[in-house]
Amino acid sequence: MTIAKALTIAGSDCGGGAGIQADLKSFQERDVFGMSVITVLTAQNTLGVHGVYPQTLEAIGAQIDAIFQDMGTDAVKTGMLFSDEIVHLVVEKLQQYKAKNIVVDPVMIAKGGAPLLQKQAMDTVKSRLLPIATVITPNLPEACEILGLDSINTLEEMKKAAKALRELGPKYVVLKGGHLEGSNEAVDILFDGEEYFYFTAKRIDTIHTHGTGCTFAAAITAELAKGKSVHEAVGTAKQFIQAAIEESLCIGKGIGPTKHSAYRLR
Ligand SMILES: Nc1ncnc2c1ncn2[C@@H]1O[C@H](COP(=O)(O)OP(=O)(O)OP(=O)(O)O)[C@@H](O)[C@H]1O
Ligand SMILES: Cc1ncc(COP(=O)(O)O)c(N)n1
Repeated sequence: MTIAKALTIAGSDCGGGAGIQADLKSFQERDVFGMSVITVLTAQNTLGVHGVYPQTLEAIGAQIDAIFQDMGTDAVKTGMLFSDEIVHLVVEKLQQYKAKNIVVDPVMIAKGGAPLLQKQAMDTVKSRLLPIATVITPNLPEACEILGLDSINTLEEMKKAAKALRELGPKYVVLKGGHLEGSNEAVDILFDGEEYFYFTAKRIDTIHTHGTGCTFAAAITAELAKGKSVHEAVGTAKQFIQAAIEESLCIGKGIGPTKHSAYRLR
């Protein structure tokens, strides 16, 4: 029996809504064998990030080696990488093992405002990580940070930003519009260097969106692992995250997680 394999290289969210935990749940939901490399442990719940504990470079490198020297993977997602040294290491290892279908979610700030990427790492993300990506999935604040923009406020500005992001080297850009204000739709734009594709869904009025970015990028990764095209993968991931947010969970006292099983159970 064979199964597609996907690897996530990201931070652990002990609260289960984002990071490694969201990724593995999403891989499982999409019938892909999930594997993980933990870069950082976070002490985190729906109220915020209470502690960040980076793993040693030795531990991170050994986890990546263990996976690539034996099992290999059909697609890989990166999430919270936190420090400059970790970004460097991950890029080197992905190049060494000629990893394919690399989905980079350039995680920078948690919903509650906690920094998940140190300022010094930003240049390395731009110059080393984005160029090796098949797909990048920034949200609007992340796109602004990468491009040095004050804000992105309209679909036209999103298109321009997607084009500028693609010039940094990734094959495909998925610019997520979850943060676009004043719209009753959540519109994500896919740019492949030639055409823009819009993935639109009704904006759901909920605060329980912890881990939406991780879940969406993990669903894209799972579909790429199964051999789907980027367009198909983004389409499925959009439906997956929409269902997960529609049935999002009021667990904890703050910003609750989404329901990863919602799409499958429909
Ligand atoms: N309220 C909402 N209703 C419907 N879709 C949403 C909503 N918020 C976000 N989305 C969708 O969820 C996906 C993730 O987008 P978002 O912009 O929230 O990512 P993010 O900010 O990176 O998430 P995270 O906060 O987990 O890092 C996108 O497809 C986006 O359009
Ligand atoms: C380990 C980890 N990775 C990513 C996120 C971003 O998710 P969110 O912005 O929804 O908190 C997070 N909070 N924690």
